[in-house]
Amino acid sequence: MNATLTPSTPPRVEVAVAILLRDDDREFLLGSRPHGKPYAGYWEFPGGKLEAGESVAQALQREMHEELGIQIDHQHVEIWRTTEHDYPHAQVRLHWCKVRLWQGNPQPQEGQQIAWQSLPPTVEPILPGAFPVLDALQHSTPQI
Ligand SMILES: Nc1nc2c([nH]c(=O)n2[C@H]2C[C@H](O)[C@@H](COP(=O)(O)OP(=O)(O)OP(=O)(O)O)O2)c(=O)[nH]1
Repeated sequence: MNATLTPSTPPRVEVAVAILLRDDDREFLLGSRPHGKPYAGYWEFPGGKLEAGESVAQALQREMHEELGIQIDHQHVEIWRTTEHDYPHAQVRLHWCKVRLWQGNPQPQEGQQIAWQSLPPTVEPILPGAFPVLDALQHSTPQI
């Protein structure tokens, strides 16, 4: 078979994503995607791909330490919902986790920008895979 004529299916990836909440859930943290990644410069919730053998909570704890330098206790990871989004580079399944308590002050560890946001977010552009959860947050937090 000629590989150049065969449409390739993008890989499916599992992603752990953190909705870090403060100020009675009125604010959440977004970060910009570092250079060199697909959609570099787009804003997203912090997180990343699960590594082999990792649970969602374990991946989240590792990513938060790598990206933001914070520590999260397992018991403070609230697995909230799962969404899917198909990009040209990957079919992603996003495992969204709410986190309200952590140790340390989030600081960019990978040259990214970070911003505490409320609804509607003012940073742009935002990664399309995050839109459904921004909508859901809008509807689940009447105080905003
Ligand atoms: N972190 C995060 N990823 C998101 C969001 N929305 C969304 O569609 N994604 C997608 C983009 C990517 O395809 C995937 C995350 O993978 P990634 O490449 O950023 O993960 P990673 O940090 O483990 O990257 P690497 O090890 O390959 O450098 O999930 C979001 O709000 N936050």
